Amino acid sequence: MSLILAVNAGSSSLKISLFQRITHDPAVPRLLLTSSTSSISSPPSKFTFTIIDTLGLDRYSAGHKETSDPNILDHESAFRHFLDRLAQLGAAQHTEQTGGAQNAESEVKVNLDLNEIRNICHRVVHGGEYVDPVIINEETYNHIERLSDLAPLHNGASLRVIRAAIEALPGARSIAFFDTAFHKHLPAHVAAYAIDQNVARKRGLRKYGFHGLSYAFITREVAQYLQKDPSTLNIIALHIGSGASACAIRGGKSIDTSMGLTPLSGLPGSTRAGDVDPSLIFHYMSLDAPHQDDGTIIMSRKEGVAREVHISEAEMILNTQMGWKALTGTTDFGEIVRKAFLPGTEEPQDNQYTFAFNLLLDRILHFVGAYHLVLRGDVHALVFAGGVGERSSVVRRKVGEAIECLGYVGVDNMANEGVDGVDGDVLDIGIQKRGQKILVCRTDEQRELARGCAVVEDYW
Ligand SMILES: Nc1ncnc2c1ncn2[C@@H]1O[C@H](COP(=O)(O)OP(=O)(O)O)[C@@H](O)[C@H]1O
Ligand SMILES: CC(=O)OP(=O)(O)O
Ligand SMILES: [Mg+2]
Repeated sequence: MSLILAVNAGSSSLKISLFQRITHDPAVPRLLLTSSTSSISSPPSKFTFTIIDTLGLDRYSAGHKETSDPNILDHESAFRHFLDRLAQLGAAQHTEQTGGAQNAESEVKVNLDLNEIRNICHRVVHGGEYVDPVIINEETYNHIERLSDLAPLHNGASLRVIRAAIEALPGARSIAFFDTAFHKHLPAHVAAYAIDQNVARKRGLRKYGFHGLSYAFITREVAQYLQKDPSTLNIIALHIGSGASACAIRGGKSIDTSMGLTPLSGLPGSTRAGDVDPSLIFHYMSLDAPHQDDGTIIMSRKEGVAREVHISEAEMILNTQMGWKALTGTTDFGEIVRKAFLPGTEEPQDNQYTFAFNLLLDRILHFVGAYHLVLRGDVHALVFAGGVGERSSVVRRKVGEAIECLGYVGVDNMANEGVDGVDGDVLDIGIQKRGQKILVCRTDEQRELARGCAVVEDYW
């Protein structure tokens, strides 16, 4: 059956997975291979290409993994690089099969021809008023483009990848799935800012929320893990990656989340400030007002503000020059954790890495605390996800220690340290296996896209 390409343009990465729909389980597409280009925004980027399922090839067994650093510069070049690798693999398969070398173990035949890709599903971060997936055409493309200013690190990059996909695979249908869709049930007073609501309505100025494909995946997987119907699941989910957010989920629906009109607010990210006093940016930028030789600012602060601040420049600075990068010089939170503590201990150092770590921890705890109240204490699990949430045992342990005052019994050190070595979509790292749980979910937005694609393919 047909192939589905699922494409996730994150702020620092491009993650792509290839799936096949199979006759006996069409609702759950089968993962064939996956690829990730990380650190796109802070080169050199790292490209990986991993074959998950047996593809009928002698030369490439399941699990075959490649890494290279081909000097990928942006999401579009990362996408083209992926397609080149896929085409090479298809060519190798063609040669081997015509040579009679087809792998007998392959239980479902896969024809890795790029022309077999019928649907290309793109994660698009900001959908505005769009809540259902849409096929890309001139109208929907323009709609997404108009929203680019509201997701400056994302929508533009997604559109460039979408264009490249249409060019390279003209026979495939491009479909956009929106991060914002999961938050469509936010109560009106939660989604509103305390501003004139006539202006708010006219200009669409409200909280939209993001990481929705991830939260949809987490909700389904955690519900299954806890043997609950998703419509009865109450969790607090933390998606902490280059962009970081928190979400209060009641009855399987988002009832509050930390990102807002844009993916800038809430938790700090690798290059994003997160919540700041909205006035801060004017004062931050007025430092750039002209100076005399002795350092005194020529203009008064007010004049400096009037002259210096442009929306696009302010947004660019808040989105690309703040966060961990501004605090430590690196966007790699793994490095921050390594340098924040004495090696092999939990002894904090007295440096900018410890400072950045403590700052993020503080902001996470603010949302975790608040969302317990939002859910009136009825929380089945606190769930860690995203690049940092899934990989940093120290972040999880520190949060785990802090929330003992809320009735959690803490993080099990063995389970927490052992996460990387254990398979599974959801892992329990709490000491107590009953009551409120502390979980890690290996979120997979591409799988969510593929699942969504199967649904719309049958519906449309
Ligand atoms: N071992 C680790 N410990 C802490 N953070 C990590 C580790 N490995 C990767 N990260 C962080 O995960 C982030 C990437 O997360 P991810 O969710 O993949 O990002 P994206 O927002 O691009 O989707 C990077 O900023 C990186 O610093
Ligand atoms: C919404 C968002 O910030 O996404 P990501 O973390 O993938 O950049
Ligand atoms: Mg991401």
